[in-house]
Amino acid sequence: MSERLQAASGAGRGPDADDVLSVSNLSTRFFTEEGQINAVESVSFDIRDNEILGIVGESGSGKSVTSLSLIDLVESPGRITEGEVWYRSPDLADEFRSNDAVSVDGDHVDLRTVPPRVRRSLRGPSFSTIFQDPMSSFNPSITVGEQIAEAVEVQRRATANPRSTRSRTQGYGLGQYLLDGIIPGRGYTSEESMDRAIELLEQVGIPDPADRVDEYPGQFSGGMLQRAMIAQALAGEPDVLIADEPTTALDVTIQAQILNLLREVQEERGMSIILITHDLGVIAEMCDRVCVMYAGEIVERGTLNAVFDDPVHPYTEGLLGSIPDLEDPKPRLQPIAGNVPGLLDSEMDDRCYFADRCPNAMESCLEKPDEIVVDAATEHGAKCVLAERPYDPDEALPADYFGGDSE
Ligand SMILES: Nc1ncnc2c1ncn2[C@@H]1O[C@H](COP(=O)(O)OP(=O)(O)OP(=O)(O)O)[C@@H](O)[C@H]1O
Ligand code: NI
Repeated sequence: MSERLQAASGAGRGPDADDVLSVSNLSTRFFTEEGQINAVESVSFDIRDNEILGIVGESGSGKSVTSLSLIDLVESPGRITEGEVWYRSPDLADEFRSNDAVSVDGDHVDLRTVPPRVRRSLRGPSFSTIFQDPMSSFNPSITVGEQIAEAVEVQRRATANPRSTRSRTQGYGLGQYLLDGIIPGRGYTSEESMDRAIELLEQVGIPDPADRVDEYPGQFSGGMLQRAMIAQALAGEPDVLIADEPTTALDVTIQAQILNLLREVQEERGMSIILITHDLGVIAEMCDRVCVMYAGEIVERGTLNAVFDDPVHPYTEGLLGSIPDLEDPKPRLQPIAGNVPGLLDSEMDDRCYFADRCPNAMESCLEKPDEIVVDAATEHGAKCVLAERPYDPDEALPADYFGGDSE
Protein backbone atom coordinates (compact mmCIF):
# COMPACT_ATOMS: atom_id res chain seq x y z
CA MET A 1 0.00 0.00 0.00
CA SER A 2 2.63 2.51 1.01
CA GLU A 3 4.42 1.60 -2.20
CA ARG A 4 1.52 3.08 -4.10
CA LEU A 5 1.92 6.35 -2.27
CA GLN A 6 5.64 6.40 -2.80
CA ALA A 7 5.04 5.95 -6.48
CA ALA A 8 2.60 8.80 -6.37
CA SER A 9 5.26 11.02 -4.91
CA GLY A 10 7.63 10.24 -7.71
CA ALA A 11 9.61 7.09 -6.93
CA GLY A 12 9.56 4.89 -10.02
CA ARG A 13 7.41 1.80 -9.75
CA GLY A 14 5.63 -0.40 -12.25
CA PRO A 15 1.89 -0.88 -12.31
CA ASP A 16 0.27 -3.44 -9.96
CA ALA A 17 -1.68 -6.43 -11.29
CA ASP A 18 -5.03 -5.02 -10.13
CA ASP A 19 -4.46 -1.63 -11.78
CA VAL A 20 -6.49 -1.41 -14.93
CA LEU A 21 -4.73 1.93 -15.45
CA SER A 22 -1.70 3.31 -13.70
CA VAL A 23 -0.75 6.89 -14.43
CA SER A 24 2.72 8.05 -13.56
CA ASN A 25 4.07 11.60 -13.54
CA LEU A 26 1.74 12.76 -16.26
CA SER A 27 2.08 16.39 -17.35
CA THR A 28 -0.03 18.17 -19.93
CA ARG A 29 0.70 21.69 -21.17
CA PHE A 30 -1.05 24.15 -23.42
CA PHE A 31 1.27 26.20 -25.59
CA THR A 32 -0.75 29.36 -26.12
CA GLU A 33 0.09 32.83 -27.38
CA GLU A 34 0.00 34.02 -23.78
CA GLY A 35 2.55 31.41 -22.85
CA GLN A 36 2.81 27.88 -21.51
CA ILE A 37 -0.09 26.73 -19.32
CA ASN A 38 0.67 23.89 -16.92
CA ALA A 39 -2.79 22.32 -16.85
CA VAL A 40 -1.68 18.96 -15.44
CA GLU A 41 1.50 18.78 -13.49
CA SER A 42 3.19 15.48 -12.75
CA VAL A 43 0.07 13.64 -11.72
CA SER A 44 0.19 9.99 -10.64
CA PHE A 45 -2.69 7.72 -9.69
CA ASP A 46 -4.06 4.21 -10.21
CA ILE A 47 -7.46 2.99 -11.22
CA ARG A 48 -8.12 -0.50 -9.94
CA ASP A 49 -10.54 -3.19 -10.89
CA ASN A 50 -14.07 -2.63 -9.79
CA GLU A 51 -13.71 0.74 -8.16
CA ILE A 52 -15.03 4.25 -8.53
CA LEU A 53 -12.25 6.80 -8.25
CA GLY A 54 -13.36 10.36 -7.68
CA ILE A 55 -11.50 13.45 -8.88
CA VAL A 56 -12.66 16.63 -7.24
CA GLY A 57 -11.48 20.24 -7.31
CA GLU A 58 -12.51 23.75 -8.24
CA SER A 59 -13.08 24.86 -11.79
CA GLY A 60 -9.81 25.06 -13.73
CA SER A 61 -7.89 22.67 -11.47
CA GLY A 62 -7.13 20.27 -14.32
CA LYS A 63 -9.66 17.49 -13.79
CA SER A 64 -10.94 17.33 -17.36
CA VAL A 65 -7.55 17.75 -18.99
CA THR A 66 -6.27 14.88 -16.82
CA SER A 67 -9.03 12.59 -18.04
CA LEU A 68 -8.60 13.68 -21.67
CA SER A 69 -4.90 12.95 -21.36
CA LEU A 70 -5.63 9.35 -20.38
CA ILE A 71 -7.42 8.73 -23.66
CA ASP A 72 -5.16 10.94 -25.75
CA LEU A 73 -7.85 13.46 -26.56
CA VAL A 74 -6.02 16.65 -25.58
CA GLU A 75 -6.41 19.09 -28.42
CA SER A 76 -3.91 21.52 -29.85
CA PRO A 77 -2.34 23.72 -28.53
CA GLY A 78 -2.30 21.17 -25.72
CA ARG A 79 0.10 18.28 -25.51
CA ILE A 80 1.12 15.64 -22.99
CA THR A 81 4.73 16.50 -22.29
CA GLU A 82 5.70 13.83 -19.84
CA GLY A 83 4.65 10.70 -18.05
CA GLU A 84 3.34 7.20 -18.51
CA VAL A 85 -0.16 5.78 -18.87
CA TRP A 86 0.03 2.06 -18.15
CA TYR A 87 -2.99 0.14 -19.39
CA ARG A 88 -3.48 -3.50 -18.55
CA SER A 89 -3.98 -5.52 -21.70
CA PRO A 90 -2.34 -8.94 -22.01
CA ASP A 91 -3.08 -8.87 -25.78
CA LEU A 92 -1.32 -5.57 -26.37
CA ALA A 93 1.50 -6.54 -24.02
CA ASP A 94 2.13 -9.69 -26.08
CA GLU A 95 1.82 -7.84 -29.35
CA PHE A 96 4.40 -5.22 -28.37
CA ARG A 97 6.69 -7.11 -26.01
CA SER A 98 9.42 -7.43 -28.58
CA ASN A 99 8.93 -3.92 -29.95
CA ASP A 100 11.65 -1.67 -28.59
CA ALA A 101 9.64 1.49 -29.11
CA VAL A 102 6.82 0.33 -26.82
CA SER A 103 7.17 0.08 -23.04
CA VAL A 104 5.72 -3.15 -21.68
CA ASP A 105 5.65 -4.19 -18.04
CA GLY A 106 4.03 -7.58 -17.41
CA ASP A 107 0.48 -7.30 -18.71
CA HIS A 108 0.64 -3.51 -18.92
CA VAL A 109 1.62 -1.30 -21.86
CA ASP A 110 2.46 2.38 -21.68
CA LEU A 111 -0.16 3.86 -23.97
CA ARG A 112 2.00 6.85 -24.65
CA THR A 113 4.44 4.62 -26.50
CA VAL A 114 2.00 2.60 -28.64
CA PRO A 115 1.17 3.76 -32.17
CA PRO A 116 -1.61 6.41 -32.26
CA ARG A 117 -3.96 4.12 -34.20
CA VAL A 118 -3.80 1.60 -31.36
CA ARG A 119 -4.59 4.29 -28.83
CA ARG A 120 -7.54 5.42 -30.92
CA SER A 121 -8.83 1.88 -31.20
CA LEU A 122 -9.11 1.64 -27.44
CA ARG A 123 -11.74 4.37 -27.29
CA GLY A 124 -14.98 2.48 -26.93
CA PRO A 125 -13.87 -1.08 -26.29
CA SER A 126 -11.43 -0.13 -23.51
CA PHE A 127 -12.31 3.38 -22.41
CA SER A 128 -15.58 5.19 -22.77
CA THR A 129 -16.51 8.67 -21.73
CA ILE A 130 -19.68 10.39 -20.67
CA PHE A 131 -19.89 14.13 -20.32
CA GLN A 132 -22.10 16.78 -18.84
CA ASP A 133 -23.57 17.61 -22.21
CA PRO A 134 -24.95 14.51 -23.91
CA MET A 135 -25.60 16.40 -27.15
CA SER A 136 -21.85 16.52 -27.63
CA SER A 137 -21.74 12.71 -27.75
CA PHE A 138 -24.43 12.35 -30.38
CA ASN A 139 -24.72 13.45 -33.93
CA PRO A 140 -28.07 15.24 -34.14
CA SER A 141 -28.84 13.93 -37.63
CA ILE A 142 -28.49 10.21 -36.92
CA THR A 143 -30.92 8.19 -34.83
CA VAL A 144 -29.90 7.34 -31.28
CA GLY A 145 -30.27 3.64 -32.10
CA GLU A 146 -27.90 3.75 -35.05
CA GLN A 147 -25.26 5.56 -33.02
CA ILE A 148 -25.42 3.03 -30.20
CA ALA A 149 -25.47 0.15 -32.67
CA GLU A 150 -22.32 1.55 -34.24
CA ALA A 151 -20.59 1.49 -30.86
CA VAL A 152 -21.72 -2.13 -30.50
CA GLU A 153 -20.16 -2.98 -33.86
CA VAL A 154 -16.87 -1.33 -33.00
CA GLN A 155 -16.78 -3.52 -29.89
CA ARG A 156 -17.70 -6.67 -31.87
CA ARG A 157 -14.92 -6.08 -34.38
CA ALA A 158 -12.41 -5.45 -31.63
CA THR A 159 -13.40 -8.64 -29.79
CA ALA A 160 -13.68 -10.82 -32.88
CA ASN A 161 -10.16 -10.01 -33.95
CA PRO A 162 -8.29 -8.02 -31.36
CA ARG A 163 -5.11 -7.96 -33.39
CA SER A 164 -6.52 -6.91 -36.70
CA THR A 165 -5.45 -3.50 -37.84
CA ARG A 166 -8.85 -2.94 -39.33
CA SER A 167 -10.67 -3.36 -36.03
CA ARG A 168 -8.19 -1.00 -34.47
CA THR A 169 -8.49 1.72 -37.02
CA GLN A 170 -12.27 1.85 -37.20
CA GLY A 171 -12.49 4.49 -34.54
CA TYR A 172 -15.57 4.98 -32.46
CA GLY A 173 -18.95 6.43 -33.08
CA LEU A 174 -20.91 6.90 -36.24
CA GLY A 175 -21.06 10.57 -35.41
CA GLN A 176 -17.31 10.68 -35.61
CA TYR A 177 -17.41 9.10 -39.09
CA LEU A 178 -19.57 11.92 -40.26
CA LEU A 179 -17.40 14.50 -38.63
CA ASP A 180 -14.47 12.91 -40.40
CA GLY A 181 -16.33 13.17 -43.68
CA ILE A 182 -16.72 9.43 -44.20
CA ILE A 183 -20.39 8.79 -44.66
CA PRO A 184 -21.45 5.18 -44.40
CA GLY A 185 -24.44 4.07 -46.45
CA ARG A 186 -27.82 3.33 -45.01
CA GLY A 187 -28.16 0.03 -43.25
CA TYR A 188 -24.56 0.20 -42.18
CA THR A 189 -25.35 -1.23 -38.77
CA SER A 190 -26.59 -4.81 -38.59
CA GLU A 191 -29.92 -5.88 -37.20
CA GLU A 192 -28.09 -7.73 -34.49
CA SER A 193 -26.34 -4.57 -33.32
CA MET A 194 -29.62 -2.68 -33.43
CA ASP A 195 -31.20 -5.36 -31.22
CA ARG A 196 -28.33 -4.92 -28.81
CA ALA A 197 -28.86 -1.17 -28.88
CA ILE A 198 -32.49 -1.72 -27.86
CA GLU A 199 -31.32 -4.00 -25.05
CA LEU A 200 -28.87 -1.37 -23.84
CA LEU A 201 -31.50 1.36 -23.93
CA GLU A 202 -33.76 -0.87 -21.89
CA GLN A 203 -30.96 -1.50 -19.40
CA VAL A 204 -30.44 2.19 -18.82
CA GLY A 205 -34.12 2.69 -18.19
CA ILE A 206 -35.46 4.14 -21.45
CA PRO A 207 -39.16 3.30 -21.78
CA ASP A 208 -40.33 1.75 -25.07
CA PRO A 209 -36.76 1.28 -26.29
CA ALA A 210 -37.85 -0.52 -29.45
CA ASP A 211 -39.61 2.66 -30.58
CA ARG A 212 -37.13 5.13 -29.23
CA VAL A 213 -34.14 3.67 -31.07
CA ASP A 214 -35.51 5.24 -34.20
CA GLU A 215 -35.71 8.71 -32.69
CA TYR A 216 -33.14 11.45 -33.13
CA PRO A 217 -31.17 12.90 -30.17
CA GLY A 218 -33.26 16.07 -30.27
CA GLN A 219 -36.38 14.03 -29.49
CA PHE A 220 -34.94 12.88 -26.16
CA SER A 221 -35.23 14.86 -22.92
CA GLY A 222 -31.97 15.82 -21.16
CA GLY A 223 -32.22 12.98 -18.63
CA MET A 224 -33.16 10.43 -21.31
CA LEU A 225 -30.31 11.53 -23.54
CA GLN A 226 -27.95 11.20 -20.58
CA ARG A 227 -29.16 7.62 -20.20
CA ALA A 228 -28.71 7.04 -23.91
CA MET A 229 -25.17 8.37 -23.66
CA ILE A 230 -24.49 5.86 -20.89
CA ALA A 231 -25.95 3.12 -23.11
CA GLN A 232 -23.62 4.22 -25.91
CA ALA A 233 -20.65 4.20 -23.51
CA LEU A 234 -21.58 0.73 -22.26
CA ALA A 235 -21.96 -0.63 -25.79
CA GLY A 236 -18.23 -0.82 -26.05
CA GLU A 237 -18.03 -2.88 -22.86
CA PRO A 238 -15.23 -0.69 -21.61
CA ASP A 239 -12.82 -1.54 -18.80
CA VAL A 240 -12.83 2.07 -17.69
CA LEU A 241 -15.66 4.56 -17.88
CA ILE A 242 -14.66 8.19 -17.55
CA ALA A 243 -17.57 10.27 -16.31
CA ASP A 244 -16.87 14.01 -16.37
CA GLU A 245 -19.59 15.89 -14.46
CA PRO A 246 -22.15 13.34 -15.67
CA THR A 247 -25.05 14.75 -13.69
CA THR A 248 -24.23 18.41 -13.21
CA ALA A 249 -26.79 19.63 -15.73
CA LEU A 250 -29.62 17.48 -14.40
CA ASP A 251 -32.20 18.16 -11.72
CA VAL A 252 -31.74 16.45 -8.37
CA THR A 253 -34.17 13.56 -8.85
CA ILE A 254 -32.80 12.60 -12.25
CA GLN A 255 -29.27 13.09 -10.97
CA ALA A 256 -29.89 10.47 -8.27
CA GLN A 257 -31.36 8.08 -10.84
CA ILE A 258 -28.38 8.46 -13.16
CA LEU A 259 -25.91 7.94 -10.31
CA ASN A 260 -27.77 4.81 -9.20
CA LEU A 261 -27.66 3.59 -12.76
CA LEU A 262 -23.92 4.21 -12.98
CA ARG A 263 -23.31 2.32 -9.78
CA GLU A 264 -25.54 -0.54 -10.90
CA VAL A 265 -23.75 -1.00 -14.21
CA GLN A 266 -20.38 -0.64 -12.51
CA GLU A 267 -21.17 -3.47 -10.10
CA GLU A 268 -22.83 -5.60 -12.74
CA ARG A 269 -19.98 -5.34 -15.19
CA GLY A 270 -17.15 -5.10 -12.72
CA MET A 271 -15.77 -2.11 -14.59
CA SER A 272 -13.93 0.85 -13.14
CA ILE A 273 -15.17 4.41 -13.17
CA ILE A 274 -13.31 7.69 -12.96
CA LEU A 275 -15.85 10.16 -11.69
CA ILE A 276 -15.05 13.85 -12.09
CA THR A 277 -17.23 16.28 -10.25
CA HIS A 278 -17.51 19.52 -8.29
CA ASP A 279 -20.14 17.93 -6.13
CA LEU A 280 -18.85 16.55 -2.85
CA GLY A 281 -22.19 14.90 -2.20
CA VAL A 282 -21.76 12.89 -5.40
CA ILE A 283 -18.23 11.91 -4.40
CA ALA A 284 -19.40 10.84 -0.92
CA GLU A 285 -22.24 8.83 -2.41
CA MET A 286 -20.29 7.08 -5.14
CA CYS A 287 -16.55 6.81 -4.67
CA ASP A 288 -14.18 4.33 -3.08
CA ARG A 289 -11.15 6.57 -3.29
CA VAL A 290 -10.77 10.22 -4.06
CA CYS A 291 -8.11 12.52 -5.51
CA VAL A 292 -8.33 16.24 -4.77
CA MET A 293 -6.85 18.43 -7.52
CA TYR A 294 -5.59 21.98 -7.24
CA ALA A 295 -3.71 23.94 -9.89
CA GLY A 296 -2.95 20.84 -11.95
CA GLU A 297 -1.71 18.75 -9.07
CA ILE A 298 -3.21 16.06 -6.88
CA VAL A 299 -2.86 17.70 -3.49
CA GLU A 300 -4.61 15.08 -1.38
CA ARG A 301 -5.77 11.51 -1.93
CA GLY A 302 -6.92 8.44 -0.10
CA THR A 303 -9.97 6.35 0.67
CA LEU A 304 -13.16 8.36 0.79
CA ASN A 305 -13.34 8.16 4.57
CA ALA A 306 -9.73 9.13 5.10
CA VAL A 307 -9.99 12.24 2.95
CA PHE A 308 -13.47 13.32 4.03
CA ASP A 309 -13.13 12.57 7.75
CA ASP A 310 -9.52 13.60 8.26
CA PRO A 311 -8.53 16.06 5.57
CA VAL A 312 -4.99 17.33 5.99
CA HIS A 313 -4.62 19.87 3.22
CA PRO A 314 -6.24 23.22 4.02
CA TYR A 315 -7.54 23.23 0.44
CA THR A 316 -9.47 20.00 1.05
CA GLU A 317 -10.69 21.37 4.37
CA GLY A 318 -11.78 24.50 2.57
CA LEU A 319 -13.71 22.53 -0.03
CA LEU A 320 -15.44 20.46 2.60
CA GLY A 321 -16.34 23.46 4.72
CA SER A 322 -15.39 23.82 8.33
CA ILE A 323 -17.12 20.67 9.56
CA PRO A 324 -16.51 17.86 7.11
CA ASP A 325 -19.06 15.18 7.86
CA LEU A 326 -19.64 12.10 5.74
CA GLU A 327 -23.18 11.72 7.06
CA ASP A 328 -24.03 15.22 5.97
CA PRO A 329 -21.59 16.33 3.32
CA LYS A 330 -21.95 19.81 1.97
CA PRO A 331 -23.60 19.27 -1.37
CA ARG A 332 -21.43 21.77 -3.24
CA LEU A 333 -17.90 22.99 -2.97
CA GLN A 334 -17.56 25.72 -0.40
CA PRO A 335 -16.17 28.92 -1.83
CA ILE A 336 -12.61 29.61 -0.75
CA ALA A 337 -11.38 33.18 -0.69
CA GLY A 338 -8.99 34.06 -3.52
CA ASN A 339 -8.71 32.72 -7.04
CA VAL A 340 -7.54 29.55 -8.70
CA PRO A 341 -4.16 30.32 -10.26
CA GLY A 342 -4.13 30.85 -14.00
CA LEU A 343 -1.49 28.12 -14.43
CA LEU A 344 0.72 30.21 -16.71
CA ASP A 345 4.16 28.68 -16.30
CA SER A 346 5.83 32.09 -16.11
CA GLU A 347 3.56 33.10 -13.20
CA MET A 348 3.77 29.87 -11.22
CA ASP A 349 6.19 30.37 -8.34
CA ASP A 350 8.09 27.37 -7.11
CA ARG A 351 6.03 26.88 -3.96
CA CYS A 352 2.86 25.31 -2.66
CA TYR A 353 0.37 26.70 -5.18
CA PHE A 354 -2.28 27.09 -2.51
CA ALA A 355 -0.11 29.12 -0.14
CA ASP A 356 -1.55 32.47 -1.29
CA ARG A 357 -5.06 31.35 -0.32
CA CYS A 358 -4.14 29.20 2.64
CA PRO A 359 -5.21 30.24 6.14
CA ASN A 360 -2.26 28.27 7.51
CA ALA A 361 0.53 29.30 5.14
CA MET A 362 3.97 29.10 6.71
CA GLU A 363 7.46 29.96 5.54
CA SER A 364 8.09 26.35 4.56
CA CYS A 365 5.16 26.60 2.11
CA LEU A 366 7.42 28.74 -0.09
CA GLU A 367 9.09 25.49 -1.08
CA LYS A 368 7.27 22.97 -3.23
CA PRO A 369 5.93 20.21 -0.94
CA ASP A 370 6.36 16.53 -1.78
CA GLU A 371 3.49 14.17 -1.27
CA ILE A 372 3.67 12.96 2.31
CA VAL A 373 2.09 9.73 3.54
CA VAL A 374 -0.52 10.52 6.16
CA ASP A 375 -1.68 6.96 6.71
CA ALA A 376 -0.50 4.10 4.51
CA ALA A 377 -3.43 1.89 5.57
CA THR A 378 -5.94 4.24 3.96
CA GLU A 379 -3.54 5.26 1.17
CA HIS A 380 -3.93 8.74 2.50
CA GLY A 381 -1.36 11.23 1.25
CA ALA A 382 -1.14 15.00 0.98
CA LYS A 383 1.16 17.51 -0.69
CA CYS A 384 1.33 19.70 2.37
CA VAL A 385 3.78 20.21 5.22
CA LEU A 386 0.84 19.90 7.62
CA ALA A 387 0.88 16.17 6.88
CA GLU A 388 4.15 16.08 8.76
CA ARG A 389 3.88 18.63 11.53
CA PRO A 390 1.26 20.93 13.04
CA TYR A 391 0.73 24.52 12.05
CA ASP A 392 3.17 26.83 13.84
CA PRO A 393 1.95 30.43 14.17
CA ASP A 394 5.55 31.56 14.70
CA GLU A 395 6.28 30.57 11.10
CA ALA A 396 3.17 32.20 9.67
CA LEU A 397 3.68 34.29 6.56
CA PRO A 398 2.70 37.95 6.93
CA ALA A 399 -0.91 38.47 5.89
CA ASP A 400 0.11 40.71 2.98
CA TYR A 401 2.93 38.43 1.84
CA PHE A 402 1.28 37.62 -1.50
CA GLY A 403 0.18 41.18 -2.08
CA GLY A 404 -2.59 41.21 0.48
CA ASP A 405 -5.44 40.71 -1.99
CA SER A 406 -5.97 37.07 -1.05
CA GLU A 407 -7.63 37.92 2.26
N1 LIG B 1 -7.90 24.46 -25.02
C1 LIG B 1 -7.21 25.04 -24.04
N2 LIG B 1 -6.33 26.03 -24.29
C2 LIG B 1 -5.61 26.59 -23.30
N3 LIG B 1 -5.71 26.24 -22.02
C3 LIG B 1 -6.56 25.26 -21.68
C4 LIG B 1 -7.37 24.61 -22.67
N4 LIG B 1 -8.12 23.69 -22.05
C5 LIG B 1 -7.81 23.76 -20.74
N5 LIG B 1 -6.86 24.70 -20.52
C6 LIG B 1 -6.24 25.04 -19.23
O1 LIG B 1 -6.22 23.91 -18.40
C7 LIG B 1 -6.71 24.23 -17.12
C8 LIG B 1 -7.45 23.06 -16.57
O2 LIG B 1 -8.66 22.90 -17.27
P1 LIG B 1 -9.69 21.73 -16.96
O3 LIG B 1 -10.76 21.83 -17.99
O4 LIG B 1 -8.98 20.43 -16.85
O5 LIG B 1 -10.24 22.13 -15.53
P2 LIG B 1 -11.38 21.40 -14.72
O6 LIG B 1 -10.82 21.07 -13.39
O7 LIG B 1 -11.94 20.28 -15.49
O8 LIG B 1 -12.43 22.57 -14.55
P3 LIG B 1 -14.04 22.53 -14.65
O9 LIG B 1 -14.47 22.05 -13.30
O10 LIG B 1 -14.42 23.95 -14.89
O11 LIG B 1 -14.41 21.61 -15.73
C9 LIG B 1 -7.56 25.46 -17.31
O12 LIG B 1 -7.44 26.32 -16.22
C10 LIG B 1 -6.98 26.13 -18.52
O13 LIG B 1 -6.01 27.05 -18.08
NI1 NI C 1 -13.74 19.94 -16.34
